[in-house]
Amino acid sequence: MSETLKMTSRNLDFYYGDFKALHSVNLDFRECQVTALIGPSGCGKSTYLRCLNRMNDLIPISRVDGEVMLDGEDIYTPSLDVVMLRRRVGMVFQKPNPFPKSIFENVAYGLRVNGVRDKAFIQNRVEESLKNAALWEEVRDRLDDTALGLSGGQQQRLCIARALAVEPEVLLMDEPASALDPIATQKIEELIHELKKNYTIIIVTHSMQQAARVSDMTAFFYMGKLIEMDETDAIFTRPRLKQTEDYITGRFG
Ligand SMILES: Nc1ncnc2c1ncn2[C@@H]1O[C@H](COP(=O)(O)OP(=O)(O)OP(=O)(O)O)[C@@H](O)[C@H]1O
Repeated sequence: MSETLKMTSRNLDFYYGDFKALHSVNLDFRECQVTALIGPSGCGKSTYLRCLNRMNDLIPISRVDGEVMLDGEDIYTPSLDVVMLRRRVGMVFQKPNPFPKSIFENVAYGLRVNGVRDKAFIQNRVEESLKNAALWEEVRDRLDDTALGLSGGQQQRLCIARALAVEPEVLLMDEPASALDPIATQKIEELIHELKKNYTIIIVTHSMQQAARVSDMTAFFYMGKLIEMDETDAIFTRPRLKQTEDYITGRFG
């Protein structure tokens, strides 16, 4: 297992106007590991995740303090190219959100936005991304059909393929299976298992079973604070803190 730190946050505070949603969060994410962020609703998991590729920049009243490092470089440095950052740190959302375009164009989208024109290159990358997202066999004969005709689970794998097409290094997933049935959920979980060979994955999940199944490390958040982070097995079998134990045993949240 890699020991290289891919991302870290140091003393990360986050505010929505006067409301402090994150309190001095320190976390390390190792390369090619899956880290699950768990905790009760409203504890700041999604806010934290969105700090990792500056998605919160889009919220006008928000403010961030502290550092987030990607390969040792602070992503909040004013001179940083945010488009490039989001290429390196891709994101998959809770609800599948394909564009009203063909399956092919959905996956090709990021390449086109990034100015790629070479047709053969785009063709290859689309195929490869769909294969990596375990969707190729299901769609290879209908790449020109609208993506909106796919099932929810297929749409989510398409969104993963779309994220993979620009070759990110880190993949942020915000409850990627919460809108899916158990079979589609299982496919996404198997996919995460495959993807971690090449990507650093950080996933927000409400399902503790899911966290236990897919992640190497688990971070427990409560009221905007990181309470405990450890190997997933340790968090679920011998948490150090009572708050963590109470949450994972269903006593609150
Ligand atoms: N755009 C926003 N403007 C103001 N407050 C917000 C905004 N988004 C989130 N919050 C607040 O920040 C806190 C953390 O929310 P966040 O969505 O990060 O929590 P979460 O743990 O991901 O919750 P859930 O599991 O329900 O998605 C909550 O109190 C929430 O109400």
